[in-house]
Amino acid sequence: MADETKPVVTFLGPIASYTHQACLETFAPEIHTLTPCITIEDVFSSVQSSSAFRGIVPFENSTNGSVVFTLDLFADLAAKYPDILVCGESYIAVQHCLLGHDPRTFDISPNPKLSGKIGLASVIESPLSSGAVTPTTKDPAPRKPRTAPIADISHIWKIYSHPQAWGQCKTFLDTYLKGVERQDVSSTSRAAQLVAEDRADGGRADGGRADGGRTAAISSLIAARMHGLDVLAKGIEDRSDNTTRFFVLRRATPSEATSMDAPAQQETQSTDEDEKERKEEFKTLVSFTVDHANPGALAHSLAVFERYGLNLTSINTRPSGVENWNYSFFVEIKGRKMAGDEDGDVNKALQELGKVARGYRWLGSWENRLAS
Ligand SMILES: O=C(O)C(=O)C[C@]1(C(=O)O)C=C[C@@H](O)C=C1
Repeated sequence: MADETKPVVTFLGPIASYTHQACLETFAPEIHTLTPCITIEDVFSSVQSSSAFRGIVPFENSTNGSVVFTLDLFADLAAKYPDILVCGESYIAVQHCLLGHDPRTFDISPNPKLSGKIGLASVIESPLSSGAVTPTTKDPAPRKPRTAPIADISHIWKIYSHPQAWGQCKTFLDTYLKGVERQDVSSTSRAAQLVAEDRADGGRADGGRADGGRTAAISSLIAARMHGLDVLAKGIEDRSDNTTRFFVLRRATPSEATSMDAPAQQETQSTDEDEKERKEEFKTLVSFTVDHANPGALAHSLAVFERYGLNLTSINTRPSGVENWNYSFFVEIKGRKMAGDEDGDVNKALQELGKVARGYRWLGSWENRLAS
């Protein structure tokens, strides 16, 4: 039973997802009720409805870029999440594994697409000697995977994972599992859960069903332990520094919801020196749209941030949803929005942005976890 006295924090689950790890890094489980959600949208919805005090969602990965589902929820075309603000961030080093059933433990027949090409003997060899990364005219300098499978994977017919993971493990997948069907699921831990349900022995005492045990998941080591899965390969991401950034969401206070100029955190008047320091220590997310018929509209909007010495740390675009080939822009800057209409460079820049952009929305200010 959940302890109703503890604030609820929702995250993209099921448990053992990377988002769960980010949640544990940020919120002590002793004093919070950590609640898994099935989708990123469920996390937004729980914070918007105040059924959760905070929510955690993935925002971007260092190898594969933005999590478009999250950006689209911030773009909020259906006006379902008008009060969602970012109030924190968390960085998690992501080491992906290929999880499944080791065919030595169950007798699983090979996938004809893979068998003969990469049975146990050859997978443990260098991919160079197996011909998997042989240069061709089309690809004269193919990338080598950072790791090789540690078990036979030739019985795999289908791989489950979150769409973000495919792009993070491209070289391994292209080398060892080319042509194997991939199925997107809501998170990496959901992928592990599905593979755990696909028992090679089908749960039967007589040896099981013919097609069981042929699926695999790209997921974490923690998920392997939780679901009793075999680790068929470890560290399959393309880059050793693979990192995902997560956002902590909160609901705007009533005054913030009615006024674009309300504070992210209470602040008093400050000196120029204080302001500079805050710029390094905080970040702010803003979305805006521009008049696409107006040449230089985007340049004019971005120039506002330059005028106030606000360094851009990321920029993203998504379709505006209003008209084809029109975009919403998401800009992250160093600095924070402060109390009062006039106070601080972020406030001033936002007021000017309001004059040059077609529309804008402040999406929160939070502590920069990369500040030294
Ligand atoms: O949290 C998880 O396990 C997820 O599946 C989400 C997610 C993401 O969307 O970026 C999180 C971390 C990894 O980058 C891959 C997937």
